[in-house]
Amino acid sequence: MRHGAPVNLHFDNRFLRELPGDPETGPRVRQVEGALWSRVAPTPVAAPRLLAHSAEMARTLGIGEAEIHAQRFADVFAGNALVPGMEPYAANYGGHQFGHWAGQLGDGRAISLGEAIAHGGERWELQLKGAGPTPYSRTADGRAVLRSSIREFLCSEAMHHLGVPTTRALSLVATGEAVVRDMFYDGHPRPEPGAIVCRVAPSFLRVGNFELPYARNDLPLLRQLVEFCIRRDFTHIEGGGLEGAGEALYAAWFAEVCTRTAVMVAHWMRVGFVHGVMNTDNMSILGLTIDYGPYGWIDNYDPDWTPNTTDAQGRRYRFGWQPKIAYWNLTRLAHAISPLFADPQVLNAGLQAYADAYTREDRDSIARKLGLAACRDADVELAKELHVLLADAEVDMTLFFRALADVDVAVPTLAPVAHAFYDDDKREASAPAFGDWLARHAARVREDAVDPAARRQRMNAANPKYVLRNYLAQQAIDRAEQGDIAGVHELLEVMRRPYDEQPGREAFAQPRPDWARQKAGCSMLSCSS
Ligand SMILES: Nc1ncnc2c1ncn2[C@@H]1O[C@H](COP(=O)(O)OP(=O)(O)OP(=O)(O)O)[C@@H](O)[C@H]1O
Repeated sequence: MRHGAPVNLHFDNRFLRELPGDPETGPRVRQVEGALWSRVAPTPVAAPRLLAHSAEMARTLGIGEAEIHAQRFADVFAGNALVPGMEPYAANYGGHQFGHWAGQLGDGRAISLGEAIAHGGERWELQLKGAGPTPYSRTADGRAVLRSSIREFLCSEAMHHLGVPTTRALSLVATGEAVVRDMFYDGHPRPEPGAIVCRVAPSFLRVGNFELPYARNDLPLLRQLVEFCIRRDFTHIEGGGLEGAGEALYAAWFAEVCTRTAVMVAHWMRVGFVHGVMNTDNMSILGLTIDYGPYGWIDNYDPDWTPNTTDAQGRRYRFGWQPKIAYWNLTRLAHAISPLFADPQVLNAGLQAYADAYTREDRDSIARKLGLAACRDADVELAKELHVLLADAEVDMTLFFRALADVDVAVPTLAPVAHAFYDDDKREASAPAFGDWLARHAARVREDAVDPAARRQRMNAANPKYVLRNYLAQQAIDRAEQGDIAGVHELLEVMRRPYDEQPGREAFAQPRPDWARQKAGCSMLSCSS
């Protein structure tokens, strides 16, 4: 491994320094007891080439444009070289997958490079996804394909610009190597281009990190991890320090994890994002959206839709269930940390904080999306009625809400939202019901007597014009696989300002075309990783 200083970063690797790990472990070791991490070096790749980067994330980290375009940047963020201070490791965690305890999982293809300290003092962990095998890879290769990496890269940044709490993406680097996936859409393995995303977050701790020491009955380790997490990632609730604070502090921490999770999920519901694989190993302790695998965006409003083809039967991770699945995941966290409490019932307050925060955020969303000054109880019913109408008539969620701001509340008609219907017959059939709803909505808006321009601006700030529809990402992927990365750059550019009109870019704000209907979910074509 070559060392050098291509990028000006300063590291302070507290996770390694303050928590027990396995300094000697190499790749391909299955069970790692009593260790929360294992040192592992990224496996160098043949020909690293920078395909795309997030200018905002680079700026936040203090990395200059000239550094980004030097070959050393691609080398570092492909895992071929280290910056001084980087100490690569894979984290050990477990998780509940599809409702069942799956045992130890760990970072099978994610390798953390270290905790970078930005100029402002913020801590940003840098993590390569697809950088080769780790002790937690089991039989898999530790690699990622270009298409799944493009999806992760674009969606991380799109979500950030939509105002949804998320892990970020600094870079997308082609490896120059082929990766073979056996799950391909025609049933045959096929080599395809490999890539590595460098994702970034203040912490990559997940619910599953806490579940593993609990499952192994290692209570000292569990306590150590909780205290570490509070000390490093929740300094504002640490107050007078951990000394003697004990249970009250842990309970306050749990309640904040619950509240943050509620805020995250309420944003998902606001923008029509479906995570697709809300296993507890994919639930961030900071309430950040993490693991952009089989995610998807709602086109026609359908609360039962999931993009995850492997979840087609039970549809556990369907759009409309996300708030309750997040709650269930938090009950798993509560269960995992319960041995730290003399009376674990105190954790119910945290779960209640989830319910309260979700209700609060949801009501705020309703008010903003419908253009109301504040959400009254009757407005919640109005929103529910709209959701039923949208689902029954197969109406595009994003287009409808965006166009709702164009309805004249003095004389409401269906015309401004007509283009959001996928089916003409359904539009005709549901016109009276929509007419009735629009009339009641308009009457309610008039009660607020808010300046129309201000109302429109507020609605447009909650109802994005541009979201990363599955087919748009797929088109960019198809071009990239042919060697043309411009589609990724263009899509990233559009998604940087999702609430703006962006004249000339209307093509990115169209209903899903008919040809893309079959691929509206996460077909194996786009999502197997
Ligand atoms: N190609 C792979 N090689 C090694 N391990 C893998 C691979 N794909 C998935 N895994 C591991 O399988 C488990 C579940 O996978 P999942 O798809 O949820 O995660 P992921 O997308 O790889 O990573 P993350 O959750 O870090 O975003 C994790 O332990 C993950 O590291």
